[in-house]
Order: sequence, then C-alpha cells, then structure tokens
Amino acid sequence: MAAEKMNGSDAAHHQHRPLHLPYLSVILAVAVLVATVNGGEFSDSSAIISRFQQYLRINTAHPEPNYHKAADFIVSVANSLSLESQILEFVKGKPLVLLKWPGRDSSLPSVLLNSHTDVVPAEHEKWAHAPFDAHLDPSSGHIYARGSQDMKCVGLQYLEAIRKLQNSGFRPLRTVYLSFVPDEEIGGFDGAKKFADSEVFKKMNVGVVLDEGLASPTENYRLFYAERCPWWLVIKATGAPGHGAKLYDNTAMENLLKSIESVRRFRAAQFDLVKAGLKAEGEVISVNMVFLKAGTPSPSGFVMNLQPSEAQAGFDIRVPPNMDAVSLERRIAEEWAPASRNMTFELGQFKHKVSVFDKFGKPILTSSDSSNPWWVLLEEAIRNANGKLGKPEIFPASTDARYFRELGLPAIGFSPMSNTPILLHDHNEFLNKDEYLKGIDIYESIIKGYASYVEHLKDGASRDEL
Ligand SMILES: CSCC[C@H](NC(C)=O)C(=O)O
Ligand SMILES: [Zn+2]
Ligand SMILES: [Zn+2]
Repeated sequence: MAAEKMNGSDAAHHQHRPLHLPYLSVILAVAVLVATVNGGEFSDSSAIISRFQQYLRINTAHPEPNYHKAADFIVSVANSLSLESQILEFVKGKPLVLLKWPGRDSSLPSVLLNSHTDVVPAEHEKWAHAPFDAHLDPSSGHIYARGSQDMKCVGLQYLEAIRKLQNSGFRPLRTVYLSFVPDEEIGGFDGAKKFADSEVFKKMNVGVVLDEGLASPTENYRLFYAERCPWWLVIKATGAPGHGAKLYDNTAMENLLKSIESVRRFRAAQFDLVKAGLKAEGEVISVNMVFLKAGTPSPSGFVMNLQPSEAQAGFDIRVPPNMDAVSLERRIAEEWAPASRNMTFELGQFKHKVSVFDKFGKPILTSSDSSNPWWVLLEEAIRNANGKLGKPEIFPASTDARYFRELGLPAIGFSPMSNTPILLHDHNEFLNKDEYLKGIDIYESIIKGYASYVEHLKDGASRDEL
C-alpha cells in the first residue's frame, strides 16, 4: 500500500514538470541499469549473438579451413564455463576439441553432443552479404553466414545452453561431453570416424549422441533416426569416333545418353513418390547427375565436327538404409552401364567406406519409439520447451552420426531451426537470431533431461544389459 501511494504521488508530481534533456538521460540510464540487473535479458542475448557471430567469422571452409582458430575460440568459450577441454589431433592440422562437463555419477553412460567445425565453400560474389561477415540484418534479424545453419549454430547453442544451466544452479548427474570435429563435409574420415574408433572415445562410455539435423520450413522441428548412404557413381561410355556430320550407331555420346535417359526415368519415378506424399525425402533413392565430361578440347572451346570416342557422367546417389542394395547395383550394371553398350562404371569411395548395414547385414537405425528412452526423453524435452515436432525422418544426406550408429550407439540428428528455409550449402545461408536463441532454450531442456536421466533397472537386469 505504501509503495502504491508513493508511486501514485510520484507520477502526479512528474505531470507538472517539463522533461529536460539531462533529466531524460538519467531516466534512460536508470532504465538500462534496471533491465541489465533485472535478469539481464537484453545484455545476455546481445552477448550470445555476438559470440555466435564471432564463431561464424572464422573461415573454416574447405579446402583450407582455419581449424586452429576455431579450436582456440571453442576452448576460450569452454574456459569461461570452466569445462574441461582437450584437443585431439588424430591427423596433424585437424584438431578435434573435446569438452567435458563432469557428472555427479561418473559410472553412468555419458551424453555426447557432437558438431562439426568445418563448412562448405561459398561463392562470395553470389551472396548478398559476405559469407564470413556474419551480418545481422537489423530489420529481419537474420544472421547471414556460411555455417549459420550447418552447423556452427548447434555447436555454440550446446555451450550457451550449458551456460544457462550453470547459471540456474543445475549440476549434471551424467557426464556431458561436447565434440567439435573437423572434416565432416569431406566424409569425416579424419574427424568423427577416427574419434569414434579411438581409445579416448571408448573410455568416455557414451550412451547417446546428438548430432546435426536440418532446418524446417514449418513450425515443426525435425528429428532424424538414420541416414541415406552415398553412392557416388561414374559411368563411362566408349564408342566409334567419326565426323560430326555423320549419323551412325554406337557413338560414345549416344551410348551415354541412353543411360542418362534410363537414370532420368528412375529418378522421376522416385521423385513422384515424394511429390505424391507417399514417401518422405529420405525414404527414396535419389539420383542426381553432377557432372558430364566429353568432347575434344580446342583453343576456342571444343572441336565441333568430331564425335568423341569417350564420354562420362557422374551421379550422386543416396540409398535409404532399408533398400535392397543388391538390386540397385544390378540395375546399374544391367541398365545404366551395360557392357553390351560398351559401358563401364565405378562406385566411388563412399559406397565402400560408408555403410548403412551393420556386421549382421541389418540396416543401421536408431529406434524412434518407446523402446529407446533417449528418443522419448528428447521428444519430451523439446515439447517441454514449447517446441513442436514432425514425424521421425531419415536424413537425406550423410552426417557424422553414422560413425556413432555403426558402434551400436543411439544417435539422433537434430538442429533446432523451425520456420526457417533449408539453406545448408546454399547461397545466403542464414539463421534468424530469435530462432537461434529459441534453440538454446530447447537445448537447455534437452541437456537437463539427458544429464538427469536415471534408467530404471528392469527386474533382474544388470546395468550392462540395458
Ligand atoms: C558423404 S560425406 C559428405 C557429407 C555431406 N553431408 C551433408 C550434411 O551435406 C553429404 O552428405 O554430402
Ligand atoms: Zn553439417
Ligand atoms: Zn554440410
């Protein structure tokens, strides 16, 4: 009552006084001070955004990623949170930063939050804002940068979420690790693969891994439980060379074009399933022609009146984990590159190095139902933080998650970006600052849920059996 009275009389008192400029500045200064002390919302979020911009400004694009600068930055943020940190260099010049937030019970399997530090190159001149300026558009709130979606956002959101949890007094029961790995964009062989196969990793006793997902143009976040396997196919045709004016059969170009037509029919049929809503993007085989190589070079371009004796085409093919790989390989040999049409083919390194089958021939998937408590916890945590979810999906491309799934670990792909166009690897990649901040709250809820999770021992089961 006393306070009300005081405010009332104070307000009345002010009505009769003109507002002079020096007086106004004092009021403003007090207002800012109150806002800063009172929860510090304003200053917190601008510091958070500025840290994100700092990370985005480090050019870690292939082929010459500045990995050491990124590692130093991550370690400096980790130090501000008193996290344990170490730099692992499985391959010289490719540092992997491993951070640890020790849990109260070190015997429990730990939680691993993975992100990659590298980004794909950008065609600078085709961007509205330079890709390593991390420009924040004041009217839209979009932050433009290569890596803003893929996936520097996620790496730093993990850390910001930990900062918030620490400020709230939360202490994890399970140990939380964070890995910042190199080389995901070029296959992860010198990064996540070597890490997953290492003694260091074994000792971490990881129980679940979170890795990258994709932006969602709708309000629903996307969760990924598996991924397609890349098959990088090159088909080669040979044929009789001859005059450019002559019509004859069995030219290299004609042989190659017949194959391309056949591939196109297959592609269209797969795409139709997606367009009709019968299958999700990750559930069909995608085939995209990525290069064509043929012709006889001349100083002015190509010799025009000569039909070449060789022609090649390259395809990026992605195979879902539950597909019949044998029949696809047969289709390639019999329809797309038949020896009867003077054709040969090569399946690139990934088909052999990246498997979607375990050693028993079963597809490598993470359960996305109630049999997997980590899945259930993740969904709960996202919903608790007011996030909406779509149906579990197969990631259409490849991520480092496959190396952890290959070990038999549950690994879930998730990047908290709703109402955001999918711009990974595209020009003008951006993430809105409010979406970034919302993602931190989502991770705060997830990390809290994961790091506090106590599994309920089944009757007669030992902890090892779960
Ligand atoms: C095959 S290794 C390269 C990894 C890359 N990942 C993404 C997410 O674009 C890809 O699928 O092409
Ligand atoms: Zn990525
Ligand atoms: Zn990528």
